[in-house]
Amino acid sequence: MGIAPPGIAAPGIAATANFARPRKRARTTRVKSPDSDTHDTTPAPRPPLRALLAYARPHRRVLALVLLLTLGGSAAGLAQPMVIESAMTALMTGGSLRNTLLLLLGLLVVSLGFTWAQSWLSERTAERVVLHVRRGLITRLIRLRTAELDRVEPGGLTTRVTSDSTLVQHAATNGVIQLVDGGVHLLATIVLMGITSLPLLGITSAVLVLAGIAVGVVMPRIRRVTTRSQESVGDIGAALDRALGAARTVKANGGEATETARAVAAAEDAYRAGLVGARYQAAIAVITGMVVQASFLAVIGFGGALVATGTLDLAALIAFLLYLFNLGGPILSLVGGTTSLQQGLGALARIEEVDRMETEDDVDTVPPRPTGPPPRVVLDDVTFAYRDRAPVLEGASFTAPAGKVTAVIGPSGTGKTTVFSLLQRFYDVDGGRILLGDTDISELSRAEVRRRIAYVEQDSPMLAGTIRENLLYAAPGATDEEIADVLRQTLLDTYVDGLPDGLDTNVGARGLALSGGQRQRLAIARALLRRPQVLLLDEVTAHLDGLSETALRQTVERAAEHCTVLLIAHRLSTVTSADRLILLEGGRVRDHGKHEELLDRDELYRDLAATQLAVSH
Ligand SMILES: Nc1ncnc2c1ncn2[C@@H]1O[C@H](COP(=O)(O)OP(=O)(O)OP(=O)(O)O)[C@@H](O)[C@H]1O
Repeated sequence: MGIAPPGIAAPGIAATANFARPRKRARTTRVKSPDSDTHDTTPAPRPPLRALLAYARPHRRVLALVLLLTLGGSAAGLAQPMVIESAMTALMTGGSLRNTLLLLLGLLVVSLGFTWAQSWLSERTAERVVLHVRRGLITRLIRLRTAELDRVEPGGLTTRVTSDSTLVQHAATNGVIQLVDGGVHLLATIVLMGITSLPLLGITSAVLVLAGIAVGVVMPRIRRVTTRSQESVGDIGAALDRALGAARTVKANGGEATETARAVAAAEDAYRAGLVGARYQAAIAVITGMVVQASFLAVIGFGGALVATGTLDLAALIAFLLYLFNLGGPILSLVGGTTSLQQGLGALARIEEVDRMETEDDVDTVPPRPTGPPPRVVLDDVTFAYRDRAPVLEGASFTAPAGKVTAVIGPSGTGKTTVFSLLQRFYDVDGGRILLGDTDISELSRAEVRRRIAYVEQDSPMLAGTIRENLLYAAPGATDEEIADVLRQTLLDTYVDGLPDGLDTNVGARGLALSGGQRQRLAIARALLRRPQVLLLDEVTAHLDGLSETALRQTVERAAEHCTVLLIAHRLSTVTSADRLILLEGGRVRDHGKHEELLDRDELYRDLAATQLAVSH
């Protein structure tokens, strides 16, 4: 989907985002999905200028009006030397100046009125364009596939929404208008100069052509520098995101200097790119200034000689000089427009990168609450590798029986969390299949899969808002009784009742800080409130004390009456009571059975039980 331009909407996103309703079919290309064996439809890269103009296209009527107003303002400005020429002639021949002065005043008022209207309209359109771009980017970024998120820094993505979109905004509106206005104004001025005196125009044109060549050489460099600068700004964001996100670890490890150096290095890179850009801008300013000055001197010298020989009258020379001074405006417009266009194209290339990233386009439906008995979960000969990595799973097969508790265990790094990620369809399997009951989950939309299978990750972050909002996040229709029930199940009821604001206590960024165990239990309560058919618990007992763990085990056992539970645990106490243990090793299922059976027959399990699993036994 194109972020802003119409017609490039990915299915599923445009429907919810309420923007970029496709008018035309986008050019698309079939791209191999990096994390699946399916194919996705993503937009083919477009020529940059066309892509940029696509952002302006929905506003073409207003932009056309802005252009007319700009040209009107320019025409009023252009008429002034002519009026002054006739005033000079009138003065020299003893005529009245009254009408001429009134005309000049009228032209001034018209020109100011046009300037106001075009400025307001173009700024308003620019704001609309940037909102459009940002809305599209946000919609897309939040739906990026996990595999895409794995390979990019979040900071680099956010600058696309913040600063890159602003550059595109300027380029697509003001930049385009400045260019057209500058071009037309320049042409009109040249024509009028030609009418006033062809020989003087000849001299001026030579200087103009030289300046044009110089500017043409500098412009593409500005674009490259802008791209580099924006990338560095993205790196600053990424470095800060990482440092602030792991602030405690940074502080505890005395990492302030390292993190500062990293972010400052990116800031310095942006500075260096900015300096190069400033040098180019200064060069352009000098070239522009030189054009006017050099032409002025040439015209004064040559024009003076023509007046002296009587070939040109003085009023025409003065009018020509006024045109010459007027030339600065359109040249600056052209230069400003081109600079803005080059910067916009640089930023656009970064925005379009997001366009080419794959999104999950099947998450915007709200599937009904699953009904029926809990299903079994089957991994059938599953193979999976992360992008550019060796396979993590190679022919893994197991069955988690319906309505039972199954623990997935194995040495660190064997792919336990990966199995859960595949069950959530964060990634799709490369080979084999995963069944929910008898249904292959690749046949279900991701929304449906995630509706049926709830997932509590290792370190569940609290989302912004109150305890109630956190609980209702995925089950907005749940009743107060249902909330009270899940709080009881997760042993949070007494704690929440004891808070002055109870369920309405803020636990977001500036709210009450919950302990790791409380966060974990709240996350489980949130998952249970959805009444899922399958519950995935990844190391949820890691933060719990013995007492809470025992109670949570009961919670899990009770949950298993309504759903199939799969858990990853490093504590023996958590896994011994599981109905089935799946022992992963080397990308395959090495063994499965009950705790006693595995203890009896499997050496690796005995080792694990004696070392890793026994830690808290
Ligand atoms: N997003 C990712 N991109 C690339 N490689 C990954 C990614 N996530 C995990 N891996 C790699 O896949 C392998 C399995 O990781 P996984 O987290 O599934 O193991 P695990 O058994 O859950 O480990 P642990 O018990 O330590 O939590 C590891 O080698 C890990 O480095």
